[in-house]
Amino acid sequence: MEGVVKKLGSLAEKISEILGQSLGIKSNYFKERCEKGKSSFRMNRYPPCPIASQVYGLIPHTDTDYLTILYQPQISGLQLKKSAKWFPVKPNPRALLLNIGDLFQVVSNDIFRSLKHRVVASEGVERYSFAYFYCPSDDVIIESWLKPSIYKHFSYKEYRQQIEKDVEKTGNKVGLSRFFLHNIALPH
Ligand SMILES: O=C(O)CCC(=O)C(=O)O
Ligand SMILES: [Fe+2]
Repeated sequence: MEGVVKKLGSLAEKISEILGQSLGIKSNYFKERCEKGKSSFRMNRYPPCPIASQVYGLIPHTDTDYLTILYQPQISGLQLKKSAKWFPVKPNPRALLLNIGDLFQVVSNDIFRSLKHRVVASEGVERYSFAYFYCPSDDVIIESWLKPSIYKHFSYKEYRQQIEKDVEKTGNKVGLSRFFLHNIALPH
């Protein structure tokens, strides 16, 4: 397992570097920020649910990282939101899915977007998925590489603390719109 996690870390670093190159970001940008960072690997288990039509397996959210590598080999359930519609993402045992996270959205000044996604529950079958979240250290400043930036800068720790506060108060993550410089919320 340790080997797999290490490989996923290298893959996330490489992919970030390639995506970053397309924006003119220097090659070790992500490595410098994430090498001692808070990246994590999670196995998600969704047991069969008797009231599946009334609940989510996982509520709609964007990921709080640079990017996520997801493996969902067998059972459907994952959906992503595009132009206000939800689309199912077919499971595939031979594919890894790449999901842009909030932090990459800021670094790219919204060129790359963190899409909302969710998991619908199922009455009949158990579902597993595996996710690697590529994250910086707490004190890393998240800011746009491109200028003029549409976001204020903030540390990774600050961002997570704000999310925690918002979830506690409103039940909602709120997320990046908290950090818009001119309060212009772009459509997602
Ligand atoms: O189970 C899935 O397919 C998605 C999991 C996910 O979005 C997450 O863990 O953040
Ligand atoms: Fe997610």
